Amino acid sequence: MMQGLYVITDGSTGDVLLDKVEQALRGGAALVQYRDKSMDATRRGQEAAALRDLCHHYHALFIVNDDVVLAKTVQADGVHVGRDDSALRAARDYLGKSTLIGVSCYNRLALALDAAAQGADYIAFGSFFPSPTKPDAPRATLELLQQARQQLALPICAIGGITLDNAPSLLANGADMLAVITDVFNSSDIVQQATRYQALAHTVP
Ligand SMILES: Cc1ncc(COP(=O)(O)OP(=O)(O)O)c(N)n1
Ligand SMILES: Cc1ncsc1CCOP(=O)(O)O
Ligand SMILES: [Mg+2]
Repeated sequence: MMQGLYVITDGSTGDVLLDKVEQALRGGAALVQYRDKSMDATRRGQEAAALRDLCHHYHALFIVNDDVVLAKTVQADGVHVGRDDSALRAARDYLGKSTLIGVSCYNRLALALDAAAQGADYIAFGSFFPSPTKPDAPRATLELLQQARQQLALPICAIGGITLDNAPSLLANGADMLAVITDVFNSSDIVQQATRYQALAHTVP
């Protein structure tokens, strides 16, 4: 379901990666994105297949970042693409209609309207706050989120420097999903941190 906590892997590998993700899933993460920028295709393939199985055990959606070939190979539930990745139309042609495609739209509503018209399944905006992972990301505003909510029928994902303190402002302004790396995976208790995010996401009126 495209609602609630959407964790994105933090570059951890092997058993550490799987253990961290399982903790987030035990805490109720609704979506997991495998985001690994290395060139190690063998390891990435093994990890993606293992994460897919783990997500499905916890009834969560498994999304692959950037790589449409890997997404198709491991039969991921979806792929997430940005401006440096496969274009939405090419990804749809390659993956078909049954695979979810999320599109980064940064701080640009026009990009989102175009992606929606081209058949995206969800839209992501951000960074909303300074991101430890991507400090140079363009900055999106809550006003943009409000406008997007009014003009888009698709699920909207917020990303960038999200914490438990600022997450309510995103939910109150229309975010359906909260995409988080650092504030979940750097936590000393990932299960508890994920649980807190899920509780937040299910309390906003
Ligand atoms: C849910 C979500 N939103 C945005 C991004 C960023 O995608 P992109 O701009 O392609 O940058 P990279 O993450 O690929 O470095 C994302 N991955 N997930
Ligand atoms: C991939 C990406 N795109 C915009 S911000 C971001 C990273 C989000 O990570 P964090 O939750 O650590 O700020
Ligand atoms: Mg990308």
